[in-house]
This record gives sequence, C-alpha cells and structure tokens, in this order.
Amino acid sequence: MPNALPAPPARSFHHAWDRRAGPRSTGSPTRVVVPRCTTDADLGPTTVVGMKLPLSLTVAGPAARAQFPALAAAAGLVVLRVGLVLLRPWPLALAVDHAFDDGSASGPDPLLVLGLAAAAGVLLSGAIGLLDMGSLRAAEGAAERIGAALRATMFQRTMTRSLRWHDRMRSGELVSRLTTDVGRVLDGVVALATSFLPDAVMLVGVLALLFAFDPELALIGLAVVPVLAAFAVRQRRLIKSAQQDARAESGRLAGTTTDLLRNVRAVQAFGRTDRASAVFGTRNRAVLDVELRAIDVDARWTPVADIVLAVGSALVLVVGGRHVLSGALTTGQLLVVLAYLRDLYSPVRGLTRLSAVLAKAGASATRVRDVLDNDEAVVDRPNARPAPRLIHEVHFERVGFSYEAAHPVLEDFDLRIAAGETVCLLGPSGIGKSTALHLLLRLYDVDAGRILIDGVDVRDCDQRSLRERFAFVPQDPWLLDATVAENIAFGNQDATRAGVVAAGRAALVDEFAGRLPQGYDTPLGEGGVRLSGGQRRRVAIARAAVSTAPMVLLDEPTASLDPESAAGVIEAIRSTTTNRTVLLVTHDRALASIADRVVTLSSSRPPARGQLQNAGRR
Ligand SMILES: Nc1ncnc2c1ncn2[C@@H]1O[C@H](COP(=O)(O)OP(=O)(O)OP(=O)(O)O)[C@@H](O)[C@H]1O
Repeated sequence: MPNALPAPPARSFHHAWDRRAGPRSTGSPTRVVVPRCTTDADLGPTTVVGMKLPLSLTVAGPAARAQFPALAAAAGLVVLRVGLVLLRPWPLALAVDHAFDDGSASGPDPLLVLGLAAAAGVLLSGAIGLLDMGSLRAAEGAAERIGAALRATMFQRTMTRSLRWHDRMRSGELVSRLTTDVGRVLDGVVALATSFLPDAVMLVGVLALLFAFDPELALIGLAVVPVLAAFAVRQRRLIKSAQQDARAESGRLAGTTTDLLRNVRAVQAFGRTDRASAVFGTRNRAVLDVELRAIDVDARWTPVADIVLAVGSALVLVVGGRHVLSGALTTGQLLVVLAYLRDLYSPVRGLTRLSAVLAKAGASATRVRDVLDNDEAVVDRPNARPAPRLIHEVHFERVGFSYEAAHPVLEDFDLRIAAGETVCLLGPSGIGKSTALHLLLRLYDVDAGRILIDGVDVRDCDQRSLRERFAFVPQDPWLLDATVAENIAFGNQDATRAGVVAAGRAALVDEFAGRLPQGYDTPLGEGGVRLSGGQRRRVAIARAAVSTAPMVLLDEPTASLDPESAAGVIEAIRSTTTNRTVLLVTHDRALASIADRVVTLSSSRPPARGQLQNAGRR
C-alpha cells in the first residue's frame, strides 16, 4: 500500500501486548484482525473510467485496487470455466446421436463413442473443478487481504476519532462493524469477482448458441429472463432495507452484550443476573425478529424463480419435442438445448443472487463507511508545531467547555501553573476537574478561551508531541490485558526493562509484584482484573514514573482506597513527581497537602477565578 505508515518499532514490552491485542475481540473465527498501519489518504471514492463501483468495492478502496490482479485472475479462471461448461452437454449429445440414434452400419463403433463421451465428460468435469478451486482461492485470498487492510484502516480511524464520537458510539457496535460488516463487504467483493463477469459471459454465450441452434426455442427460453430480472430488482431493494435493519439491530445487541460483560461484577454483586439476561433477551429477540424478516424477504422469491424457470423449460421441452418429431432437431440436439437452457438460467439466477449478496454488502458497507468517513476528530492544524518543553507555565485562559451545548461544564476558567509547581484542584463532584485535565491533554478541544504551554496554544501543537509532555494517571487506571511490565512500559515506548523495574520500585509496585506468580511478567487480565484497586493505581503511577514527561496529571489517584493503601499511593506519587510540574485532582485532603497550591472550583460560575488557597509546600 503506497501510503502505509512504517510499522511501529518492535520493542519487547509493547510487542507482546500488540500481539495479544490483535485478534481478541473479533467475532468471526475465520476473519482475524491483522494490525497494519494505513493512512487516511488510503481511502477515497473508487471509480473506474468514470463508472461508479458498488459500495462494497468503493468502501474497500485502495485495498481492493491492490488486490485487483488477484480478483481479475479469479474472474479470468471463472470465465474459462464458462467455456468448459458450454462444452459439457456435447459428449452426451454425441453419444445419444451417434451411439444410439445413428442406425447406419458405417458409423463409428457405438461402444467407442460411449467410451469417448464418458472420458470427455469426466475430463471436462475435472477441469471445471480445478478452475473452481483456483478461482475460489484467488478470490477468497484477495478478499481476506482486503478485509485485513480495511479492518486496520477502520481500527486506526476509531483510534483517532474524537472522544465525543466515542462517547456516542458503543464499543460492541464498533466491534460488530469491524468484524461482521467487513465480512459482508468481503462477500460482496468475492461475489463480484467470481459471479458478475462469468455469469454475464455465460448468459451471452448460451443465448448465442441457442439462437444458432433453434431461434424459436431460444426465444421461448429467453422470455423468462425479463420476468426474473424484474423480480431481482424488486428483491434487491427489499433485501437491502431488511438487511440494514438487521445489521443495525445486531450492532445494538453487540453493544449491549459488551456493556453487560464489562459490568459482570456489578451485575453479580447487585444480584441482577436475571435483569441482565432479560435486557440481553430483549435485544436478542429483536435481532431474531429482524433476521427472520430478512431471511423471509431473501427466500420469498426462490419458489417464484423456480416456477418461472420450470415453466420456461417445460415450454421448450414441448416445442422442442415437436421439432424432434418433425425431424428438424435430433434428440441429442434437444438434450443440448435443454442443458443450455439450464445453463442459461444458472447465470440469470446467479446474477439475481449476486444482487442479493450486493444488497447485503451494501447495507454493511454503509455502516463501514460511517466509521471511515466520520471526520469528527481532534485534528492537528496545518502548521502544527511540536509542543514546548514546559519551561515557564501552563495557562488555562478563560476556558469554556461543554459536552452538550445546553450544559456548560467550564466557563471562563482561568488557572496558571508555574513549571515545577504542584497544583491541586479541589471541588465538588461533577464540577469539571477531570474535564480540565482532558482539555489540557486535548482529548477534547476547548469551546472558548485557550490553553497555553509556555505561551503556545495547545491547538497549535501536534498532538503526539503535546501528549508526550504529560504523564497521565486517570481516575480509572486503564490497565491493559498485558503483564505488569508491559503495562508500566505503556508510559514510555523507549522504556528499558531496568527503567520499568525502577519505575515499579518508585511507585511501590515492587511490594506486590514480588508476590505475583511471574513477578513483573504476570499477565493482569482484562482491565487489570487480577489486581486490587490500590495495586492498579500504583501500576498507573509507575507508568507516569517511567515516562519522561515534564508534567504529571493525576486524577483522584487515592479515590476509594483505605488509609493504608492511600498512604502508599501518596508516597509513590511523592517519589515519582519530584522536579516535575503536577496538576492533581482529588477530594483527599491528605493528598492535597502535598501540593504547593490548592485551587478550589465552586459551582458559581466562573469557577476557579480568585479562589486560590495556599497549601503547605511539600
Ligand atoms: N463524556 C461525557 N459526556 C457528557 N457529559 C460528561 C462527560 N464526561 C463528564 N460529563 C459531565 O461533565 C461534568 C463534569 O465532569 P467531570 O468528570 O469533569 O467532573 P469532576 O469534577 O472530575 O467530578 P468527580 O469529582 O466526580 O470526578 C459532569 O456533570 C459530568 O456529568
């Protein structure tokens, strides 16, 4: 891929985590997430010589273009197969006409004819089978590669989308789009490669042969095609709409399931397993209902198609039989016509099936497109510069922000933090303390005012360098399904093993890591489930310790800890924040006492101005 980013450098700790993180949450066992970096420029509208391609191919974008040779090879093999399929009725026709019908003594030995016809039949079938195998391999292989690239691009997009977007999008819904919807798009790509061209060639080929043989029979056979095509067009619309409903409902089920699984502890602790099952059951039934409706729409036309086809064949049999009786046609030729008729209907049916597959792929492609096209992101400005090293100060200058327009969280918020200072934000729950940290990290952009680092607006800094200026210890420690060491190393991608262990020692991780079965190499489970709350916080603080960022942001690091654990965490903070600028959010007076200055936010707006209280220096 021309715009592919270089893969991240393989570092021991991150590498192990990356490997585990890949396929964990994929739904389909056959479609595995292959993390590969692609850029935004990789995707764009796909047109070929001005012709608009189906959405399933368009959405697959440049990945589909890269696999075009393989897809073309698959299509070529299937066209070749069509040629052999057209030859297939002939051995039987020759056998019937020359081994059984031809009474002349001068004709070839009937047994020899039968033997040759049988051998030709076997050879043709064998060759058709081989071509099937080759085309399937080429098309499916190309589709899997397209799928891997598409998933990687989608994943990268979701990673860079603004948190406002993530706040609205449920993670289960995203997983469903990344797995099931991508799978359906791929089905569309495979069907296009292996069905459209060969079916069209077959249709034209069979029609030409039929007309050459017996124009009257050809016209009778052809009469059913417009009837079937009309049904197919109508079906396509109905299927697409039914599939859109089904995919939306499946996404909701995935969202609910992820939510319930993530909160299984709360569900059990509150004795709400029945309630959880009921919530799941409601969504599950909704999925069943829409899927059954979609199947019904899909299946409804099958008998109609069969009956129309059977009527066509019956008419040809009657009229063709009369032609045989009148001597205009041999029995073998009638058999060939009937076989061709079957072969004529097969591409017609194939094309209508393709239309159904494309309808499904189109419904899924819309959902994939929705993720890819969404440009709701915190973006770097065109002339974004590296963030300053923080030598002087951080300044929240009359900052205003709201998550929802009608409910401002911060208004006219003003705060200066000198380099090397430790400032503590106090204030009632929900006043916006954590929000202030998120704005400094530019997880969200301010609505009004500015945040300056050494006089430079954070919106003028490139995000990567900006975030390198901060070591963040969030309220929920955000541990990964990785080992203790890998989790600590997440704070600094250049961390060495010795650096990780030193950070662990400073953050008092040593105290419990020594008792874990594999020490620092013990996997912590999803979200760090194997650790206590205090232990999780210490790992998060060790992450800050291993980082070389000049400023540490701590969000309620002692919340819900017993006094002893809290004292341990405070000690860890003291030893890991020496000589760094610290912005600390807490309700804990003991922790607040380590700050140089305490700023109290109150609910009267503007919140922070002029409410500075001095606290003892550390
Ligand atoms: N992602 C979000 N979407 C919508 N509203 C949000 C979001 N995050 C926070 N809020 C709202 O913004 C307000 C400020 O939240 P914030 O987490 O900054 O408060 P806080 O002062 O840190 O509270 P606490 O001390 O309880 O952690 C709250 O009213 C909260 O409901």
